[in-house]
Amino acid sequence: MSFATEPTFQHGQAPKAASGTAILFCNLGTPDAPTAPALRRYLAEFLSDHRVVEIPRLLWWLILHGIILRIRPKKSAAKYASIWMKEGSPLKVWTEKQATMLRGYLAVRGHAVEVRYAMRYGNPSIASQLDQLKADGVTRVLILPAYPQYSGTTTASVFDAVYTWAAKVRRLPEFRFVNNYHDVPGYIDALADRVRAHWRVNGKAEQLLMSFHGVPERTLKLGDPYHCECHKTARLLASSLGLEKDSYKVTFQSRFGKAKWLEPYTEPTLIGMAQAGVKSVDVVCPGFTGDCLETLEEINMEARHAFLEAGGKAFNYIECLNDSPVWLAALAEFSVQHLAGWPTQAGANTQELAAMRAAAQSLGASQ
Ligand SMILES: C=CC1=C(C)c2cc3[nH]c(cc4nc(cc5[nH]c(cc1n2)c(C)c5CCC(=O)O)C(CCC(=O)O)=C4C)c(C)c3C=C
Ligand SMILES: [Fe+2]
Ligand SMILES: [Fe+2]
Repeated sequence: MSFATEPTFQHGQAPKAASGTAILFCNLGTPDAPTAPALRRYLAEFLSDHRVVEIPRLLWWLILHGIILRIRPKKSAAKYASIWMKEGSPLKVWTEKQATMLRGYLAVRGHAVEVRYAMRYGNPSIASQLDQLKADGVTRVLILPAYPQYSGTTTASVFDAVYTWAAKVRRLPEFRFVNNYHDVPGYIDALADRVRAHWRVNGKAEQLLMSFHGVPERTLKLGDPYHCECHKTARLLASSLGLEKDSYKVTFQSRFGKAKWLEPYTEPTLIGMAQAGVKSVDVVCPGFTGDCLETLEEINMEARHAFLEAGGKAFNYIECLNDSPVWLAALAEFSVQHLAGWPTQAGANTQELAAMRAAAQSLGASQ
């Protein structure tokens, strides 16, 4: 294997992040447009990942290209079209805003750290953002997945993309990787704040349902900690909200394929609750840090419809953390802990720090 000639960081040239330290905030990815061709490209990349679908390659290639990529893109495009924002896909809009706000909250704390976002599938890719950071003179990168709960299917796949990029690079930046933050107090507080804010305006429903993205059940048996981490998040959130065991439920959504996934499933649980006489439910999706197809369409449209059809009277969806100041402040605090020992000061470049502070303040960040 040979390494490409790389642009070198010239002496005397100031790196863009004055400290030379950066955070790459990595999310799953989303199609570029709510159209069948864009969905086909996105799903082909996503579903070809061995971390996501663990069945023998040749068999899966035939199923993926022979069946799934012929049917699913059109159906999924229609779903995306129903939630698309004027700025683009909600997942991308929120991820980009979170990266900008994180940079601002770090600046408010005196840390001149560049923050970029990347997508595991689609654009901007992890490789393209790492290329850009390197070209900008960054020499230390904290890889921060947008997933609070670790799963081989998501978190480890982000790390794979970093390793794949690194395998082709001669002069590597120093890397650190965040595995999870499912039980970090700031994350739990931010979730609790979201739920309480909802209760203040709308009152409290009979039940709180916490719906997490599912994964195949066999991943749990093979040692993936995702299921346990989701339950720990749920337990901590319930305790922070002062909820008794019988007033909340934990479920798993977004089943893909025919295999058994983590149970109980979200939609059948909601139907069962309505049939058992539960009239009102609050639904929160703690594993998604930003609203996306799986929350806005699958939960707030499909699951809502199923609950009301089955006899429920009030379905209240609680939005994801998105641009919650409590959340971004907590993420900044948590990131600072992971950056410990790395230079994060702008040094002589106080002008940049002042500009970052001003940007943060215009976004509503406080000291
Ligand atoms: C939050 C963590 C997520 C885990 C764990 C996860 C596992 C997982 N997902 C699929 C299949 C699909 N997921 C899709 C969308 C999607 N998934 C997550 C998050 C997790 N997935 C998010 C945030 C999104 C939304 C993306 C967006 O653009 O808004 C989709 C695509 C949509 C569709 O066509 O239905 C698929 C497919 C598997 C197989 C899996 C674990 C094995
Ligand atoms: Fe998914
Ligand atoms: Fe879905």
